[in-house]
Amino acid sequence: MTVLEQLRAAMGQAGVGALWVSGPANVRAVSGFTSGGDGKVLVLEGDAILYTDARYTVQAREESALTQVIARPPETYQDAAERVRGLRVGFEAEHLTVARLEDLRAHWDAELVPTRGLVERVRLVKSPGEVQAIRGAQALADRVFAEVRPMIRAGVRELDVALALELGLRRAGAEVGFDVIVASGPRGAMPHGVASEKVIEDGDLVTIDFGARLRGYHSDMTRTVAVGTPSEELRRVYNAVLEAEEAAVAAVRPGVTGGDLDALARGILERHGLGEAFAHSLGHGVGLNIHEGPSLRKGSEDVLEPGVVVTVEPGAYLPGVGGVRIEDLVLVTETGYEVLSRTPKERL
Ligand SMILES: CSCC[C@H](N)C(=O)N1CCC[C@H]1C(=O)N[C@@H](C)C(=O)O
Repeated sequence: MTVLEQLRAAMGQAGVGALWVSGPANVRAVSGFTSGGDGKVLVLEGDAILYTDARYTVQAREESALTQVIARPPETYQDAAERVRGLRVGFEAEHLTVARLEDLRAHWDAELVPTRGLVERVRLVKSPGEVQAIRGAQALADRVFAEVRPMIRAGVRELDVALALELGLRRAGAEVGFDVIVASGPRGAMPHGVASEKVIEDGDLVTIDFGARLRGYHSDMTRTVAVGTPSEELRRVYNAVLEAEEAAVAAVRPGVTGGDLDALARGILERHGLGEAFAHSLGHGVGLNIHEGPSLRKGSEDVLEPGVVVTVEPGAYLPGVGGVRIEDLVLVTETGYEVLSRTPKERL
């Protein structure tokens, strides 16, 4: 089934005859139009209309096969008003501001119904082309990491490591997927410790979490590397996180839930006395957004299916001491899993 066919089935289940799609990644998934600048899609039973403004006329024509209306609000809403009169129209509660909802209410003689995750659910399972894009983004990131790895040593600023990674990604034709995390020594206790002016020191563990965006699709990988000889305590933490990560990756297969995988990794860290130190979820889906479904968090009932791409990224964070995170990007296959991130992990 095409994305639109799947979406119309979901709309039927949600009891709406039309859907106003406003989340940029969802607009792209439904229409093919890649600009996050100005794009909305009105999905109806027999048609789907892409609305954008005149800055994007040529781009929209090149990228999207949908019916196109070039307009800016309020003309956009006036055009759509004719099409939605008397219908129950879903809007994306997670992607529409209150102000824009008021605009729709002011222009439309229709019942507006909040929906959640309709397009996101269609996006969970990646097509072969999407998997190819994610695979390509990760392969490129692996190559860039190999180039930059030798400069991760004492005396170098975190910022310079991040800059080298960003430059490598850009030179290779990708975009930087998200702010590069380089967290060394005690800064490693910050799961989202974006690179700072701190100079890497002998004995530091350095957590590097970065990703490429290629043709709109993301990669995501974390490695923690040792500079010099880290303390006995840090090596113990590293090996515990590695054990949890490898066990969780090995358990990936169709039918398992995100909650099962989180519990497996968390249980191992708890046995090492690091349950409290694991301050976030085990992982998340990756695609047009860096964070998307399914969720690999405590209690998640999201079921993994072939074609889903997820991260597995347990961590342990000890304030004042440091931290460790190890993350792989994993494709769920018919029989189990394939690890897309190929950068070797340190053995400490
Ligand atoms: C700002 S993008 C960060 C990418 C990174 N690989 C990542 O997803 N991280 C880093 C540590 C935790 C994890 C995260 O942000 N997880 C989210 C989904 C959570 O709420 O746990």
